[in-house]
Amino acid sequence: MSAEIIDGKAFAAKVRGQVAEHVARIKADHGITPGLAVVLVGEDPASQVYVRSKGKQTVEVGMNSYEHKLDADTSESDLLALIEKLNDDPAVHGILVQLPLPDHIDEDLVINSIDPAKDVDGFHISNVGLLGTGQKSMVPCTPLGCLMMLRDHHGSLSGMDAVVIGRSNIVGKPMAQLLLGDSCTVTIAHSRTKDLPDVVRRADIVVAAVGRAQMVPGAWIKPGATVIDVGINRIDKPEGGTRLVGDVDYESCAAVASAITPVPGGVGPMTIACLLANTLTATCRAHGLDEPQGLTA
Ligand SMILES: NC(=O)C1=CN([C@@H]2O[C@H](COP(=O)(O)OP(=O)(O)OC[C@H]3O[C@@H](n4cnc5c(N)ncnc54)[C@H](OP(=O)(O)O)[C@@H]3O)[C@@H](O)[C@H]2O)C=CC1
Ligand SMILES: Nc1nc(=O)c2c([nH]1)NC[C@@H]1CN(c3ccc(C(=O)N[C@@H](CCC(=O)O)C(=O)O)cc3)C=[N+]21
Repeated sequence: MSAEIIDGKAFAAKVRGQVAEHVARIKADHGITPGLAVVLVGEDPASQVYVRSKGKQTVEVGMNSYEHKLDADTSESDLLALIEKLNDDPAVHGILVQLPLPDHIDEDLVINSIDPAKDVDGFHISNVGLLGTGQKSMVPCTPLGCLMMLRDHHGSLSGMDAVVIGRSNIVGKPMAQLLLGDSCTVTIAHSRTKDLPDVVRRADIVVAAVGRAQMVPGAWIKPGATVIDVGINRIDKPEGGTRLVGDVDYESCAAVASAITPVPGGVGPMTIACLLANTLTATCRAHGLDEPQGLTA
């Protein structure tokens, strides 16, 4: 079998089109322009690329983008003061603080200082709690993008066996919550999991969010399963230079899976599209307007 490739790049373009349409409508009808503030502390090159591409796409869908670049040695209190200012700014509907933060800054403290209504990453404890109890919340962008692709591919996910590899607060845990919400039987695997190959082999849906290049071989995949590869890993090419690969070994997994997301061009573009969708959702909620359909969990 050769797997169908789930085209995250094309799917993301479609989502951005829907967002742009809705943004144009609320601008015309209500004179409201959604605004997204992105805060970057330090000069990590990968983060800079990512923040730049978010800013560009934000403007392309008709929203205002506010970028705040702070020095790596910015104090925690200065960062908290900026967030307070953004919380109070009515032109800002979404706030994203790029992670990871430098070691001298308490990440939890910073995330939990964001107004939960503007927390478009869905990382604030109150959004985490709302998601965990099945209430309306802001849903983390990467897991939301994965869920959209899975729903689009399968229709209903009810009763399917899903394995999420990785238990981070930003990907693994919220991904598991969303799959549970769609009535999958969910297993969360991590670095202490006994016999990972055996656990993965039971899954109809495998979501790999580990951060280890090409860790999951096709031999672990149940024939016909759907593989969602969240990993973004840069590896050296034999001929020199580098390339991006995921957490699964694409060639061997694609040979046994029925569907698979590529890296690049899979989960990554969907993450940014969902960030824009969340910013639109936050704007609509802030102004009591109808929320976009199909762009939330
Ligand atoms: N495409 C996108 O939009 C995004 C991609 N990413 C990418 O996704 C990947 C994961 O990110 P993130 O969740 O932040 O990473 P973290 O490092 O926070 O978490 C990694 C998880 O993988 C688990 N793990 C590590 N080694 C193994 C192993 N050998 N077997 C099983 N589980 C293991 C860890 O287990 P334990 O808890 O026991 O340590 C941990 O739970 C990275 O490649 C990252 O770049 C992240 C965010 C967005
Ligand atoms: N507060 C916060 N929220 C995040 O959502 C967040 C974060 N911090 N820190 C870093 C991770 C990582 N992340 C990615 C998003 C898109 C791509 C993406 O679009 N990737 C392209 C390739 C890009 C390239 O070529 O480098 C692709 O997969 O096709 C990658 C990685 C979001 N993260």
